[in-house]
Amino acid sequence: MATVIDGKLAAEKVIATVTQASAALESQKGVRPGLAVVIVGDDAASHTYVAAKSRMAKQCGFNSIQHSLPGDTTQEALEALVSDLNADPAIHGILVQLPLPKHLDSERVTQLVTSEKDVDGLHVVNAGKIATGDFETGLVSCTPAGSMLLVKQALGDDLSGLNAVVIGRSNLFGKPMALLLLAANATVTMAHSRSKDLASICKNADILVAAVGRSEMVKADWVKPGATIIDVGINRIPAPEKGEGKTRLVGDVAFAECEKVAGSITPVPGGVGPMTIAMLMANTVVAASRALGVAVPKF
Ligand SMILES: NC(=O)C1=CN([C@@H]2O[C@H](COP(=O)(O)OP(=O)(O)OC[C@H]3O[C@@H](n4cnc5c(N)ncnc54)[C@H](OP(=O)(O)O)[C@@H]3O)[C@@H](O)[C@H]2O)C=CC1
Ligand SMILES: Nc1nc(=O)c2c([nH]1)NC[C@@H]1CN(c3ccc(C(=O)N[C@@H](CCC(=O)O)C(=O)O)cc3)C=[N+]21
Repeated sequence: MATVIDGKLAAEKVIATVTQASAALESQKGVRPGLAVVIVGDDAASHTYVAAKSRMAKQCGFNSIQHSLPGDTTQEALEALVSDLNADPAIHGILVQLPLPKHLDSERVTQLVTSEKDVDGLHVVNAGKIATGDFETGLVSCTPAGSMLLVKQALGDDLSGLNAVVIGRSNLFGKPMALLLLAANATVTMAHSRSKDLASICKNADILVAAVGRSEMVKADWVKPGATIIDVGINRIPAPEKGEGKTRLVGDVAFAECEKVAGSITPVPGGVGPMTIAMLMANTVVAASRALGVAVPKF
């Protein structure tokens, strides 16, 4: 039976460091880290995540500001808000919740966020820094950064000799995750919707990371015995057993069967999700520390 990796506990440790660093900033500089979260439209799941982020930011002692814009917001209005936040010295981190409504150009908005405040790590400058091996001066996308902490907790800092497979190649997760694994000396394969025979690609993985968005796609017979599995997927599916119209969260990995084969595995919920929020706080306190010229905490 696999060890279940406790993402909530790992996230609490990150949050403890963030809270300390935030308090130190306030006592040394009289400034609280400022995080602005922008959400457009009324997608229920997005509002749940954003509320959780704002709650955690307050718990860390941040100045937490949420901008909720209506679903028919124009590109110009959204860009004007981001430009204001870029220029606001009280704001150290800006996150524009994705996906945006279809009529908006999310790439333009993402690239408008100044790279120093890009706590999502999506600006080309930050994406380029991790691609070229600079892990010191930029900001790393929260979910890969958090997933990497969980991998290192299970396997140590050096992944030499280990095969890693990442399913999914998004800019938000798959690509940066593959680069972080590569930097830790793993031999990395990136799989995606055009990959052939995913099962046999995965069977070779000492570290298997799934970020697809398909409920319980990874089956036990895809898993190498003893592998470390990181399940990034967040899928809400009907749960009639909980009552009419109820839902539950599942990952991209069939947990119950894979748990019997893997060496360690993250659950959903309680795995990568809490780490994402914790690393958003970490990135914000890092950005604030840089902006104010104080020592930057390590995570
Ligand atoms: N826990 C957390 O904190 C977070 C969770 N997530 C979750 O992770 C999942 C992925 O998110 P994200 O990366 O943003 O999603 P995207 O939709 O941007 O990317 C999905 C990736 O999966 C690939 N894919 C789709 N279908 C298949 C298939 N049948 N076989 C193999 N690969 C496939 C796609 O391939 P192709 O490129 O060829 O289309 C694509 O690269 C979602 O469930 C999301 O909710 C995301 C961010 C944070
Ligand atoms: N610009 C941007 N950055 C993101 O990082 C981003 C985004 N947009 N859009 C959506 C995805 C998804 N995401 C999650 C964050 C936390 C949980 C999380 O805390 N999950 C809990 C459960 C939450 C619940 O019960 O619904 C858990 O897994 O334990 C999940 C998913 C961030 N994303």
